[in-house]
Amino acid sequence: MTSQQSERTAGHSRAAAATTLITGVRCYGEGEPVNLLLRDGVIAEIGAQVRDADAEVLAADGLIALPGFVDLHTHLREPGREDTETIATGSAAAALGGYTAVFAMANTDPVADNAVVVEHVWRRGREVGLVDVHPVGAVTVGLAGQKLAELGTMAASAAGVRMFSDDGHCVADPLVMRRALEYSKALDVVIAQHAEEPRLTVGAQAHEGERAARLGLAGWPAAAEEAIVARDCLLAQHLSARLHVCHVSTAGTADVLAWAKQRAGGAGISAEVTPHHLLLTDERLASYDPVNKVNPPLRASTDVARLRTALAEGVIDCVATDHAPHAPQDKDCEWAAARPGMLGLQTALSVVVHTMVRSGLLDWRGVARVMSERPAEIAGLPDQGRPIAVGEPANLVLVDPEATWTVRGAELASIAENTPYEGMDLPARVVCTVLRGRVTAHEGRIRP
Ligand SMILES: NC(=O)N[C@@H](CC(=O)O)C(=O)O
Ligand SMILES: [Zn+2]
Ligand SMILES: [Zn+2]
Repeated sequence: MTSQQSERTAGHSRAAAATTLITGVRCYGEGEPVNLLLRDGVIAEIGAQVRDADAEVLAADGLIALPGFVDLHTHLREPGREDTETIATGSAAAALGGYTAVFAMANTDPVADNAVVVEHVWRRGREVGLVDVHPVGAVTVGLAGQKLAELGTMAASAAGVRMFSDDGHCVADPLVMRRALEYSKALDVVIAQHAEEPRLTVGAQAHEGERAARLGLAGWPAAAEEAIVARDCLLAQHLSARLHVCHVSTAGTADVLAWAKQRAGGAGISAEVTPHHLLLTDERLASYDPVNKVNPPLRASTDVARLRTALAEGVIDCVATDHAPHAPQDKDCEWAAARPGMLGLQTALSVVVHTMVRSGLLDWRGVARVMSERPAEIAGLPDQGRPIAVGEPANLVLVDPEATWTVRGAELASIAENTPYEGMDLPARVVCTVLRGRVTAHEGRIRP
């Protein structure tokens, strides 16, 4: 680790709580309950008999301990749309959702396409101190897709940008994408692509299929995603560069990824799926409620089924929320005028449990893999997604696997309330989140 990296990862403005003793917890939902002693930001001792008279005790009987979640795809809206989310409110939502690190997308206003903006986001994240906020840098200036942004300057800045994306827009020009991949290789960073061939989605409003046709909504064909993913996999492999595919939404994309990964022996290519694409389908569109409008759009039930198995099999590496807060005036309007996107940070675990654990596709080890370990590896975070073991950083989430809760947008920490799960009963609840030994969220409340 370079000295700059260690300053970034360990030098947070808030000191870790002295000592915390978590009692009666089952790590990864396996084996007998144990106590975890957290001291100086690391896991100091693990065992059934571990005690410490001076420690703050967190009774965790019946709970499962997992490594803190890492979200590769979050929209925090600061700077520019602080009426919908700020770094402070988004960090609170992240901590309450079990996250210890989030990647904040670059489509802010101003765009995070330079060192000044990414350093602002990074500093503000540290000041808030609830979750590690890693700014994503834009690939192109102003997300316009024409001229490469100064990736090197952002990577070398205090923010130490590791991931670049024009998310919200596709880097559609193949030559611009090629150059970005070449630079990313030299800088050892990853390009995350929002795969959408813009010429195929002009005016698109919903998944192209029978339902959109019946509702009279212009279609967003699966091929618009799949064609870009195929192109970018070929480019990345040709250049031996790394590529991360954002919000995979179709069965065909899973097929392309399986092919590309098998071809490259698994190297270089990674992909994420959102909780909403694992659960919701375009049947939701019948209501014309724009809360269901998202990019890429909700797809068919056959896509949902394939995305679940692709995640279980590792064809899709991880879950990322694409948490996208929007103001009421941008959502409570006619479908065509509404902005795409939905909240995700505080519901992600429950949707993953509902779709993947309750269906038998993943066990709790698998949840740790897709929500913490793989995203940390993809982004190159040395201190996140680590095993729950002595000497490791105390970045943890404690989950109640038996709980059920009812989602209420107004009760979520985000300023915006655009959750598609309003009124739904979801399984499993985040009880406690720990960042470097310090409790950041407990029993649904933030611990500032
Ligand atoms: N997912 C969305 O529908 N919206 C995102 C942009 C994006 O992720 O493409 C947003 O910024 O609102
Ligand atoms: Zn996107
Ligand atoms: Zn996004």
